[in-house]
Amino acid sequence: MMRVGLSVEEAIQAIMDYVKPVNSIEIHVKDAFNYVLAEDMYASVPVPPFDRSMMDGFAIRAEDVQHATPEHPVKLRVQGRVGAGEVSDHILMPGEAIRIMTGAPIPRGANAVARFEITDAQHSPDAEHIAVLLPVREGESISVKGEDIQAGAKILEKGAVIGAAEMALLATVGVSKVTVYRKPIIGVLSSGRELIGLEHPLAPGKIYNSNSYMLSGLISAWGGIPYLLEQVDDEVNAVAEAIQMAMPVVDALVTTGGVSVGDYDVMREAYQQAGGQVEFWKVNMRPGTPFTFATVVEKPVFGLSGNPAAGYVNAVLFLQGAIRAMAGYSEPLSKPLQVVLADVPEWKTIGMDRFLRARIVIEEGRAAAYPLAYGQSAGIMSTLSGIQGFIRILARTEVKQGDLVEAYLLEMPIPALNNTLPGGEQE
Ligand SMILES: Nc1nc2c(c(=O)[nH]1)N[C@H]1C(S)=C(S)[C@@H](COP(=O)(O)OP(=O)(O)OC[C@H]3O[C@@H](n4cnc5c(N)ncnc54)[C@H](O)[C@@H]3O)O[C@H]1N2
Ligand code: MOO
Repeated sequence: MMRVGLSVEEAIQAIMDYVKPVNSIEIHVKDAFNYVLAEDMYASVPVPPFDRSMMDGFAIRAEDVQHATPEHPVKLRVQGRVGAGEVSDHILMPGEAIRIMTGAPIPRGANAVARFEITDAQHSPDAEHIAVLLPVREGESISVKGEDIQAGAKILEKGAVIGAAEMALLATVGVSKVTVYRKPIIGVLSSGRELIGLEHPLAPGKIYNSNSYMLSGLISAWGGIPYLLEQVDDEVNAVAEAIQMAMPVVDALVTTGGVSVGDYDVMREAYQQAGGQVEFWKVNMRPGTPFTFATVVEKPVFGLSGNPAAGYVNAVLFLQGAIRAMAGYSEPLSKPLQVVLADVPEWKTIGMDRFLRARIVIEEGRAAAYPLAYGQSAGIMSTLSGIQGFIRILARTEVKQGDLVEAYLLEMPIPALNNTLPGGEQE
């Protein structure tokens, strides 16, 4: 049974209840950026794998130099040299030192490193004797085996997103192949007989299809692989056929347009004709009211408003979390940020939650939102560029300057420059 008129939260819940992670694959760490781990990862080796020097200097016995002073330095006999990647086979005896470089294993018998600066030998690499001018404590300038990561320790959890630090972490314990979730393939189908492709000149009554490209970017940003389908006329059979063709190769489908109440708003019927069912229609939000969620061959189908800005807000609220859940994120939903309303928007309160495009800046140590004073209409797309997110004004709620509101971020708030406060320029 199709539900009609959900709250934003109910809609998110219904979608998140439905979506599941896709299957996993094994890939090389070098290709793993932005993938999500499908298993917990453990260290099979300690890091560092041996006690090593953190300084260039001399491996010594701390007890030998405990009374060293610049006036009464302690003289030690140099027994060779060890660089990073080498191993000294000399066992250090009292009164001895081994020249050692950063990263080299500590020779047996040594328990500290005296860096060159506290010796007289920095510039005499072949000196047979050196003088140590200051005492060192036991363990000084030594990084001990397993100090960073112990063998057997869990280094990353299933559901973790692999970024640069995680790639390094996997590599440092010698992992070359990781099991990650495949990136979900998200089909994009724009509908409407007014749409023309970018390779054609404009014709009367026609517009360029921009939604497909907007979604291509959003899907990539959220960890999916966009699969752009040929746009279709808003005619039930044509749309249903396109959906049936697409479903076997995608993990989910996003359509745009055709979800309102016009004569050509055929999406709901087309989903059903393609063998699917509509789970819900209409969300208590503007823009993007006619958002529709359906399932076809047990895969999620997101019916976004055709109006570019309405579709964008629909995607941020409903598609983002779903793609992340399919991509295996352990926390797919990003919580909205509480921001201070720095400028009161001139909008009548309505019976729906309103999502307004806003510049969001850091000023006086807090995130402040400046809703755009122009270009908030659902059909205006140019103002989607350059904003940091959408703020939410709840239904039937008056807001005033200084109130806290929710912000759905597209990018990090920008630091405000005193002389170029956003929101100042208006049309
Ligand atoms: N009588 C009513 N009419 C409308 C209502 C309503 O409640 N009663 N709701 C309005 C609202 S709100 C919205 S939002 C739109 C949603 O309509 P659809 O989602 O069915 O979208 P379309 O009608 O197909 O297109 C709307 C608009 O967007 C343009 N469009 C569509 N696809 C693309 C694309 N791929 N790239 C760029 N632009 C696109 C399309 O040409 C239209 O101008 O319905 C209102 N009507
Ligand atoms: O709900 Mo329509 O969402 O854009 O104006």
